[in-house]
Amino acid sequence: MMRQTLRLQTAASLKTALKHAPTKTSTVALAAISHSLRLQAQAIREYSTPSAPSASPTSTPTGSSNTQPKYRQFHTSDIQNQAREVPGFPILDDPLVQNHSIPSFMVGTQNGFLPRQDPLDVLPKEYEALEELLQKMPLTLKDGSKGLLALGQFGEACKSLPQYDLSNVEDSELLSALYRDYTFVASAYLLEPCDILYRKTGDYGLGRSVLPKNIAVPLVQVAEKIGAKPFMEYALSYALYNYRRIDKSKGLVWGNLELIRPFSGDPSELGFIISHVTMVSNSGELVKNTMKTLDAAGKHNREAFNEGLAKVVSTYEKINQEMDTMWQRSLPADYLKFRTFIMGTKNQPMFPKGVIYEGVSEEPMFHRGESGANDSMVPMGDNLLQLTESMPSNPLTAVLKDFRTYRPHNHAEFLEFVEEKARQNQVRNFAEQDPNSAAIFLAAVDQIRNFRNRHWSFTKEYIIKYTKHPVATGGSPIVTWLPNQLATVLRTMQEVGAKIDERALLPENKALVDVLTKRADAQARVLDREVAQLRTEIKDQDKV
Ligand code: HEM
Repeated sequence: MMRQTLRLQTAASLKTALKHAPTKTSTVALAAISHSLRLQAQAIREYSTPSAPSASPTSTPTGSSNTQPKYRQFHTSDIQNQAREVPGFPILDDPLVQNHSIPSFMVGTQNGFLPRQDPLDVLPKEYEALEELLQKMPLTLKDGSKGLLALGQFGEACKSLPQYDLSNVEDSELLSALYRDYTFVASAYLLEPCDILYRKTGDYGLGRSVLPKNIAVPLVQVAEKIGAKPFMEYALSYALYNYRRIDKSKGLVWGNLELIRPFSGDPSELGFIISHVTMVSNSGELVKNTMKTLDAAGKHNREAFNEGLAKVVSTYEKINQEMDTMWQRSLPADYLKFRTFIMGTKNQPMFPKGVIYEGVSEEPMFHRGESGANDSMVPMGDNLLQLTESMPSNPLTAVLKDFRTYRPHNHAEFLEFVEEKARQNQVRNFAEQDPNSAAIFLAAVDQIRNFRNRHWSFTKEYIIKYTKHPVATGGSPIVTWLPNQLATVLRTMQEVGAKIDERALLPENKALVDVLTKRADAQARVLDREVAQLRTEIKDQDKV
């Protein structure tokens, strides 16, 4: 047997470490019916059913968005022809950039969780009034002058926006751009008074509680067409559909990307959003290796499993390194200057009665705000490593599950697929049957820890240091929610580490396991203390 070596946090050594581990017969019983095949069939059915006629903005009200609107039925045979049989879920190897009939967001091995095409950055002439309003909207405009939000004139300016009828728009790229743009207008409109008050007093006060029909009706129309909630989302609007390449021939890298729609125009807002994009630009690799790992676990192929999982580790390592650049690209002291506009209307004191969408429904709507919690990279890791099912059964975990409904339809389906497949193929159990696989599994969970731990630091340094506001933009309690997940990750590391038979590990691997489990122990203790202290300083932390 070849020697196996695992070095702490070193992708290259992880890669070499995985070769030729002895294959053990797994006790895993494969489920007779493949849920994944059912999912695939369902996905293909959905994408190929002819579309239902959409409501005209002036006709019947669309109803409360508390029920997820029906996904727009795209006509396509492309999915069947071009998606790779993984097997189980149609994943695009080719992002099909010329295709304007399938959704902009489809999981792919190249584009990962980013849109298939770069976002449409300027609206067609037909929507000139909307484009102009958005150009004039930010606090600081490109030329340095004050925009409508800084002057407190945005709400008034919205009155002259015509009520566009979007019922005939079918092009998926245009629909995505219109959705992004209407969600920007809606959030700026609803939160403008909060921003004005916050800049004066440090309090948010109340937001506007009625969204006028010239914004509400087209927003709901476009949201229904793309299967989203009629409110600003992370992937579909603020973060992943909001970048423009400066040099089209160059990559999705820092320095080559600018924003399409800022709220503040502050360089730190650019840094905040673009850091998400550059991280997610690695997600195609993550998808590919997640699928390999799942497949290998199903086939009890130890070598392929170790290889796939090691690549998952090295890809998360890259993503985490990219995340670390946030400290320089977006300054902690600037975050609250643009954060107001990405707040939600659910579980937010500024919207105690939600928001009425005029011309749509008499019932108020409540939506979580934009949040990285709606990114799919960490949920994919949670599902692959079966961390989701280890989360405690409590209201905080219910929030985590609710967040998973705030994302492109195809991402949500994919996450569900990964969760189910990992359970079926018993990924954790398969890893734990071999000490060296278990060490790689531990390293993978450690990457999720690395992400969540840095993220907890961001939250303390960018938010809690500057405000006692009890809830985050997504409506989760600021002190208790993130630690709910981080603590689960730390506990899992302690459990996995404790089960590893160290005698079967090479000295280097033993050192790795020792370091990772000891660090998890120490961090768990520190986290408990921090949360206990912060709960005394910030109110309402049990309210979800
Ligand atoms: C200055 C930087 C950041 C701050 C202050 C911050 C803040 C937060 C907060 C407060 C939450 C709680 C959920 C809520 O909004 O209600 C959250 C969740 C989350 N954010 Fe961020 N975030 C930052 C950057 C990022 C980046 C770059 C990513 C990368 C994709 C990201 C991904 C996530 C994820 C995955 C969650 C859910 C965490 C979990 O499942 O435990 N965040 N963020």
